[in-house]
Amino acid sequence: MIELDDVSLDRSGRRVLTDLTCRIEERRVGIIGANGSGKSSFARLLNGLLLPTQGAVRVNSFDTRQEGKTVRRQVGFLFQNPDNQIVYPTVAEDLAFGLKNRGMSKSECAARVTKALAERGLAGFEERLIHELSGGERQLVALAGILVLEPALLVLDEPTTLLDLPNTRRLMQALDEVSAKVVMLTHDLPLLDSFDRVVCFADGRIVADGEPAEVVNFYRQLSA
Ligand SMILES: Nc1ncnc2c1ncn2[C@@H]1O[C@H](COP(=O)(O)OP(=O)(O)OP(=O)(O)O)[C@@H](O)[C@H]1O
Repeated sequence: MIELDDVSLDRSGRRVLTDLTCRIEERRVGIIGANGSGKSSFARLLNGLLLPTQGAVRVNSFDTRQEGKTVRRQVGFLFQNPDNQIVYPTVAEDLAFGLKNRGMSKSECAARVTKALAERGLAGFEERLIHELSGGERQLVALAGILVLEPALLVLDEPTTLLDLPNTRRLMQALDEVSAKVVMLTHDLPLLDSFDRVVCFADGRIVADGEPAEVVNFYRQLSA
């Protein structure tokens, strides 16, 4: 469960989020809003990448300010640009990195990596060089690298921007299958049709929150 209590956030001295109070318990939650409305800032509060200027953010009861390390282990964060999170030259090395950090044996790491890649339609990609992959393939590798760590919460910042239609479908199917709760930021509104809840931001505030169809409709009117 995600809890925000009276949260405001300043970045470089500018208020970018104002008085956010909400509880999120649903399995699949979409975050929408115009450019600059505060979606990414909100997402970065959820894994402690940004800390609130005022108020508190808790994930599964862990305060991001007091227990940042625990929160980061629970929250997998997929950036819009996979190059922001891929560190190692080969796919297998990159996926194994987080597992090794958790003290897993070499053979178990290898087995988990192979399984995680196969689940994302990337079977046989282990020894591929990341810089030689397409943007969409890199995005799927980045997603596999997060899911292999089995996070309780998955936060995705516009994850489909680099993906073609089949890979977008694959990603959405993955979100359906994973046990992690999902918070996804997107401008691709139809992707949220089957979500449980959608939250709309405008000027750093939550301006609509509820059923996807209603909130998307509200946002379309707001942007008309
Ligand atoms: N490091 C920063 N310093 C100052 N202002 C920032 C910083 N990062 C973001 N902002 C501002 O905060 C506001 C919210 O930005 P944010 O990236 O959260 O919006 P967004 O809804 O994710 O936008 P987009 O849809 O374009 O990705 C914007 O006005 C932006 O210019």
